[in-house]
Amino acid sequence: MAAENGNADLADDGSVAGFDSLHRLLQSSLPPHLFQEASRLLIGLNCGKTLDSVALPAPAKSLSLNHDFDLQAFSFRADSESLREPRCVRVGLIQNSIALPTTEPFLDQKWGIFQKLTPIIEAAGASGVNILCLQEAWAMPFAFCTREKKWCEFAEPIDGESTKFLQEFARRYNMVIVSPILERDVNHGETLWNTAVIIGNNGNIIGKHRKNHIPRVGDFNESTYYMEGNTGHPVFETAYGKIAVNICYGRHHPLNWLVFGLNGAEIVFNPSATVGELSEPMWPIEARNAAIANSYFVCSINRVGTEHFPNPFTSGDGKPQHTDFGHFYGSSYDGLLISDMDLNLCRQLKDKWGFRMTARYEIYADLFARYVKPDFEPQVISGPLLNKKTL
Ligand SMILES: NC(=O)NCCC(=O)O
Repeated sequence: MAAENGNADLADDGSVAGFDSLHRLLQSSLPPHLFQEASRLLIGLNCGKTLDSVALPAPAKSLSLNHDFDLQAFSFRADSESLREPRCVRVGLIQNSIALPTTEPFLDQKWGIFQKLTPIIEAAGASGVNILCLQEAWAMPFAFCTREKKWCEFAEPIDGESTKFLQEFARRYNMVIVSPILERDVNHGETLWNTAVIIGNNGNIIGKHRKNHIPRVGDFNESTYYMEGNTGHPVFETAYGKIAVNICYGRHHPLNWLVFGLNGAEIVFNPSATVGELSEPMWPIEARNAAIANSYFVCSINRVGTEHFPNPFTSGDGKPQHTDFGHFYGSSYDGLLISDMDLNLCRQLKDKWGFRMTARYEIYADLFARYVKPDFEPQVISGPLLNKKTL
C-alpha cells in the first residue's frame, strides 16, 4: 500500500486497495447475498446468475504465466433463436504499460513495445480470438501531455511498421486486428491524425478511422499533435461482424456513439489512454450507457501504469509542474481480456426495447439543422416572471 500517491486506498500498483477491479473489491468485502444484490444493481446479474468464465487452451495460459500478463475470459449469453443460428464472436482486448523508460532511444522504445506485445498477441491467437483491439497510440508512450513536438516522430503511415508487425499476426491467426496509432498522412503534407487502422483477417488493410473529438481537458491537450478526424463514422464489415472504433475522448460524446450505431455497428471498440483522477468514475458508466442506448457491444480498453517524461510540464492550473500525468487505470497488470459474444443479442435488444424505432430522429435532425446556423435561437418559452415586488 502506498500513501505517497496521496490516496491511502490505492496500492503501489495503482489497484483499488489491492483489488484489480471494483467487482473484486465488492466480492471480497460483502457477504455472498449482498454481493449478489450489488452485482444485480451494478451489472444486471440477478437470480444467482454469474458472468460465465471461458476455459482457455493451455498454450495461451503458459504464455500468460511465462510472460507475466493477466489473462481472463468471459462470455455473454444471448437467447437462442428459431430462425437464426447464433453469431458467436471471440473478441480480445489488450492493455499494457510501455516497455522502456521514455528517455530511451525512440526506436528501442517502439521495438520494446512490439516485443512486449508479441506473447500477448500470440495468446490471443492461441485462444482463437477473432477480433483483437489494442490501446490508443499503442506503439508509443502517451507523450501528448508534454506538448513537445519531438514525440511526433512516433507517427507512422497507415501501412507503416506497426501495421506490418500486426499484419503478420492477422494472417497467422486469421484474426481481425484494430490498431490505434498516431498516423502520419504522407499524401497530405505529413499531417498527423489519431487513427485506428483496421487490419482484416487476411492481413489486408480494410480501412481506417480518425478520432473525431480532441480532448482539451487537464493534461490532455492533444490538439498540439493531431487534427480532428475527417473520416466520419465508418463501420467496417469484417469476416466476424460489423465493427467501429470510438477513440478515447469520443466516448464522452453520445452522438459519436449514436452515429456508429446508425451506420450498423455491432461492436464498438473504445481504445483509450486516460488517468484515474480525471475520468475513472465516468468510465464504466459511459461504456455501458453507450451499449444500452445503441443496442451494440462496447469493448473498452485503457493503458496500464504511470509514464514519466524527461522534462516537466504544467497543466495550466496553477499547480506545480510535474513529469507524469497520473496513473492509467486500465488495470494493475498488462493483460488480455477475452470475451465471447453472440451478436444476435444486438437485434434481440432492439426488438425488446425498440430504441431505434422510438428514437424520433426527424425532430432531432430538425433541431440540429437549426442549431448549427448562426441565427439559432434556443426554444425557451417564458411565462410572466413573477418576483416578490410584483406579487
Ligand atoms: N486520450 C484521450 O482522448 N484522453 C482524454 C481523457 C479522457 O477522455 O478521459
